[in-house]
Amino acid sequence: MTREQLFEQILNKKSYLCIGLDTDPLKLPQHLLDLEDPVFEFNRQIIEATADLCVAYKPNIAFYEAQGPQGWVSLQKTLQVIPKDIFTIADAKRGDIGNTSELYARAFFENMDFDSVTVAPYMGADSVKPFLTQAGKWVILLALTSNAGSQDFQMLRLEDGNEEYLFEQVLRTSQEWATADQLMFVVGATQADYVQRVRQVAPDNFLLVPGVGAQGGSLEEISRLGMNRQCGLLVNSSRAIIYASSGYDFAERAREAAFAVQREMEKLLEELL
Ligand SMILES: O=c1ccn([C@@H]2O[C@H](COP(=O)(O)O)[C@@H](O)[C@H]2O)c(=O)[nH]1
Repeated sequence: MTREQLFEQILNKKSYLCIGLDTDPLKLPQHLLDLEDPVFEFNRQIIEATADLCVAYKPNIAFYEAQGPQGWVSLQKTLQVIPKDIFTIADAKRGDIGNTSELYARAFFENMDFDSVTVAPYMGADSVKPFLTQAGKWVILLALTSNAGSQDFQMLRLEDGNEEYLFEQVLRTSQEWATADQLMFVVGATQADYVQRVRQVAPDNFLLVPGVGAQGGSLEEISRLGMNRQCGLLVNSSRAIIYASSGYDFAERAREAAFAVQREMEKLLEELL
């Protein structure tokens, strides 16, 4: 999917919501547990109930890997029921020496046909570039993550004369590897204080923003500080949407939770674009 197509989706749906499919078998509604593939059935109903309200789905791969071979089957089946015009993100946080990264890229882009994969920048250029070889496929590089541990490395000051944070160096250097047509960055909603700094270095790139909902980040704040001319934001919410109810009405309640976010996004788009 191109940047223009993504922006078109955002305008059509008046939404920049990404729904995280962090589907934990231990949290599934009781009535699904006797089915052949409860994880898939849960995802299928969530997708059916929310597809008109979001522009992206982000399965976090850990939740599927943890289930062994059946988890990969559930993931593959889930991908098949996501409408083709919706952007898909494999939240896998991969990155390794070049030939290994090549195989990760094949797994997520060719085998599973995801539109994008999250990649850790720590191993540098040769670990990221193998994910950038296919047109229409995206790298979403971890820049400033939503968790407390982001302080440990990402917020270190570099002694380079500019006193930049390490995350700013990640944003700057990685833009030598790919344009904003193929490269997004993860920036946590809990990092609103630094979003203006992110936008100074990366004005055009889309940002994948986890951390609203369960982690307490503010959609309004991150949108005011981070939106660019093409919106430039995919704001993710996982638990607050998919686990809005654990009963028979789980899909209906997930839709209500997604609708509330979409309505807020619609207002913000009207005001800020
Ligand atoms: O900095 C990051 C990077 C990734 N995540 C992932 O996003 C979702 C957030 O889930 P919520 O339930 O909405 O909190 C989850 O898959 C994380 O692994 C992140 O939170 N922060």
